[in-house]
Amino acid sequence: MTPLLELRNVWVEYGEKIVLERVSLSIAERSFVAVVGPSGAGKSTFLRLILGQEAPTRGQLLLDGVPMRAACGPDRGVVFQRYSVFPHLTALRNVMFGIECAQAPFAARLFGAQRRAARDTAIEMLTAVGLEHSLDVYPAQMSGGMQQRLAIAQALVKHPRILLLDEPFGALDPGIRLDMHALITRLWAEHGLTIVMVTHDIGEAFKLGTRVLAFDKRRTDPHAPHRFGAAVTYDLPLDRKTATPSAEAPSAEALADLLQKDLA
Ligand SMILES: Nc1ncnc2c1ncn2[C@@H]1O[C@H](COP(=O)(O)OP(=O)(O)OP(=O)(O)O)[C@@H](O)[C@H]1O
Repeated sequence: MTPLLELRNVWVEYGEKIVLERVSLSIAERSFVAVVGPSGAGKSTFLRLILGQEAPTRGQLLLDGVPMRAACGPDRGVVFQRYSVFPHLTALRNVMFGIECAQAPFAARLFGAQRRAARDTAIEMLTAVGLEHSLDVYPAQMSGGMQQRLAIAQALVKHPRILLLDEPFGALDPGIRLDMHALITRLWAEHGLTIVMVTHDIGEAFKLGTRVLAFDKRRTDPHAPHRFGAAVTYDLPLDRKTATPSAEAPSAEALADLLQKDLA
């Protein structure tokens, strides 16, 4: 079966500086890939490649087996740790704006029946993320958790196949994070999404992911720190929906411990 996304020997270089080298991997539809690694290892660069915001300097990215265009299409949505939403628009207008941009790319505004339909769809999406009582609230009046719910609604309303999450819960309190974990797991299943999520929290990676990728440098040159780029150093499939822990296979907790020690 053709993977949804494939990277073939991908490199990202800025002049002399090599950020990613020899990254080759496939991502299956409906997987939840959690990406971990030390600061500066190229995790966000990896997301930008998938988003089409950045082109590899060498190698190729394929979407459905076809070379990917270097532009973000509606098949990909993204949520960052902060500032994913427009501060001058209410929750409802934030989500409607996404629909208007998709349906009326030049005017970014719909009228009549189309506008009413967009409003209904936006309300449905805001309800799915638990913001049905905050339609007219501006982001500045919302808690961090509410803002991230809004950012997720805004990304999902365009029905992307791939949802990219860059530290989406990093700034949230632990209790709110747990709520967001439940929310994203539900939306992932209900919408048949493929998720690629960067996180600094290894526990979160193992809890949510069906696969954990660790990026790190395999080689370093103390005299030329940018000479070598990061690559995938661990690629751990975690079939958490179906796997039954066996005596031989290490548990997710044991793997997380191992990775934590290795990345520290
Ligand atoms: N436009 C650019 N020009 C030069 N270097 C860049 C550019 N963009 C990113 N980099 C470098 O690429 C490396 C990887 O950055 P990236 O943000 O992908 O890392 P990261 O793993 O996401 O880090 P963090 O965990 O701290 O967010 C860094 O050394 C960064 O300075």
